[in-house]
Parts: sequence; structure tokens; C-alpha cells
Amino acid sequence: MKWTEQAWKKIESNYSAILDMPFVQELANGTLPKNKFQFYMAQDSIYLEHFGRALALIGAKSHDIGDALAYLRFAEGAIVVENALHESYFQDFGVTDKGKIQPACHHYTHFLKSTAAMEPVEVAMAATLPCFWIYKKVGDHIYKGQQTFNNPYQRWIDTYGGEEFSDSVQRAIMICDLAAERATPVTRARMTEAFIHASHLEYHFWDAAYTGRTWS
Ligand SMILES: Cc1ncc(CN)c(N)n1
Repeated sequence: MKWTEQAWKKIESNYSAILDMPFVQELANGTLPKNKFQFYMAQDSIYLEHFGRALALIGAKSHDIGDALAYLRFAEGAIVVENALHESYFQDFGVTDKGKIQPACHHYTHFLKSTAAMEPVEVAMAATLPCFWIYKKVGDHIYKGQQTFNNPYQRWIDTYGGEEFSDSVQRAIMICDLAAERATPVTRARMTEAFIHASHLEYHFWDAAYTGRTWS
């Protein structure tokens, strides 16, 4: 069995919990209160910048030049393409200030950046995989089950349920599988640990947006 298949099995229950979250359910049916989405978008915009930097660092540390290019392109995708979605929502909602980084975003971005800086590149690749894969699965899940017309969050759903994002996700999965095949058992185990850890941080990111968790 491929490493990604084994790793996904380990986060299956966390993924189900994510699908059951009020944030995700209300995003899907369009009833998510605007202030919760605004909090999420502002924090996510900050997240994407740090995520992009972590991806660029992984690109720089990649052994294979093809992987390096892929991660540099992922970085560009996060900073330019995904962030354009956020900018469009900021305009719609009249948001001019993203505010400060809050605890869930701080924890997640620092986990990604320290893993990218301090761990073997394979572990860092695994740490960033849930950011691709969980969003793809959630986007697809919402897209397929959609019954709401004029959902104010349609652009979000279309971005993560769309083909462009899907291509990046498939590529990231392939690269991680190849890296895991070539890695030692110890590194592979650390890859799995980082993957699980990041999947929990995905849950907490949405939870913090729903509950409005801040430093004070
Ligand atoms: C927190 C988070 N995780 C993942 C993604 C999708 N790149 C995102 N936009 N935000």
C-alpha cells in the first residue's frame, strides 16, 4: 500500500470530524455567518503567506529538480492564486485590515515553517500535504452535495473543488509517495506523524474561525 493511502487511513476519523464541523456544514449550505467567514478569510490570508514561504523552502531543499519546481509553483499558487480568492472576498465584504495573527493560525504556520526549516525535506512535504489534500476532499464533498443556489461562499467551493487545485493535489500526493518509498523507516514514520499533526491543525483552524478564538 502506498504511503499516502496508509497515512490517509490514520486521519480518516479526523477528516470525518472536519466534515461534521458547523463551519464546513454552514459553508456548504451558505448559512455560515458573515463575521465567522471574515475571521477565517483574514486568518487564512495570513496563513497562505506563511504556507507559501514554507513551500518555497521545501522547493529549495528538494533533492530532485522536478520536485523543487513543483514546490516553487505550489508556493506561487498559494500566494498568488489562492490569495486572489481572499482579496475578492475582502472587497465584497469591505475588509481593509486582516488584523493580527491569532493562536490557531500562529500554531499552524509555525509548525509548517519550523518543520520545513528543521526536518528532512520528506517530513516537510508530508506536513504540507493535508493543506492540499483535506481542502481538495472538503471542496469535492461540498461540491458534490450542493443543493444551495446563490451560496455566498460559492467561489471558495469552486476554487477547492476545481480542476486547477486538483492537479496540484495529485502532484503533491505523487511526490510524497515517491519520497516515502526512498526514505528510511524512521523518516517515513516521522512523515506520518507530521501528516497527522497537520490534519489536527486543519481542524483547529476551522474551529477557531467558528468560535472566534483570539489571544485574549
Ligand atoms: C488553513 C488552510 N489549510 C489549507 C489551505 C489550502 N491551501 C488553506 N487555504 N488554508
